Amino acid sequence: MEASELHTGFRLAMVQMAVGAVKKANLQRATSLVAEATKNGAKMVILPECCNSPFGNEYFADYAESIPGESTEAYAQAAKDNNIFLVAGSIPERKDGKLYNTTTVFNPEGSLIAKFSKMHLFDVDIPGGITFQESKTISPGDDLVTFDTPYCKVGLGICFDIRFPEFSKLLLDRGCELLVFPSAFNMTTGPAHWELLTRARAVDNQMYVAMVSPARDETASYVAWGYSTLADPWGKIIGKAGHEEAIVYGDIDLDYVKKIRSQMPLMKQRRSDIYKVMDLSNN
Ligand SMILES: O=C(O)CCC(=O)C(=O)O
Repeated sequence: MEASELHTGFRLAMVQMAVGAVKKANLQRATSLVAEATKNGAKMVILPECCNSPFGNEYFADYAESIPGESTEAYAQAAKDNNIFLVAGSIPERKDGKLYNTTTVFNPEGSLIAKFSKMHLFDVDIPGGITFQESKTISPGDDLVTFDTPYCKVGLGICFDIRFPEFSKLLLDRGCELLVFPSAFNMTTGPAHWELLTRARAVDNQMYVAMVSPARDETASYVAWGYSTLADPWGKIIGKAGHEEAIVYGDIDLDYVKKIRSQMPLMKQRRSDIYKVMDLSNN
């Protein structure tokens, strides 16, 4: 990228959309909220985890698609029509006889520029809280994925991936200044950890971190927490939704990332003679 093409900031929009049981209606809703976000100046728009389908093992196979497919074609068109980068939440992806929880990214021309499948699956058993075993139906992805924009390099994760500090650290080491997590925490782990994890990953990697949830639907079998949140490299929350459908905006300032990293040069102060986070992946 030429230096003249680089920008030092841009407006990001987190679309906390209400997701229902009708795929076509979900796609239409996503498309119209992306258009609204763009009208308000967003250059990058992020949708939540599993936004073409309800969240649950009982739904994934029925709503699954290959890529390209109905959902990703709608997302590509929305990116192109609005001339924005679109991080298109996630969909259950069918590939080689397996299902993956996959996010796709489209550039302003509508081309698919990145695809990431959730690497850490949400398998938990919290008595009196939540029991979920995503690995019953979904297979984990194995690839770390980043994408380039005229603003900065962006790293992708999905929901539970945020709980693994090494994962985000590897994305930092690949040059990211913003991490984006289409997500869907729940009524047990949301109040306990959602904001804490968003701020923690922002502070320990000195970067912007966006966690984007569906709106809460008390009638759903999986009740999402909501509260889509954007934290800055100092760990301050600069955008936050409630639990209803909303679009939250945040201004990303890449000079601020540089400032924080130079005032407190954590990357240089690591004791790599004592410990290391090693990237063993092949990409
Ligand atoms: O980490 C959590 O508490 C929730 C994770 C989750 O819901 C998911 O990965 O889909």
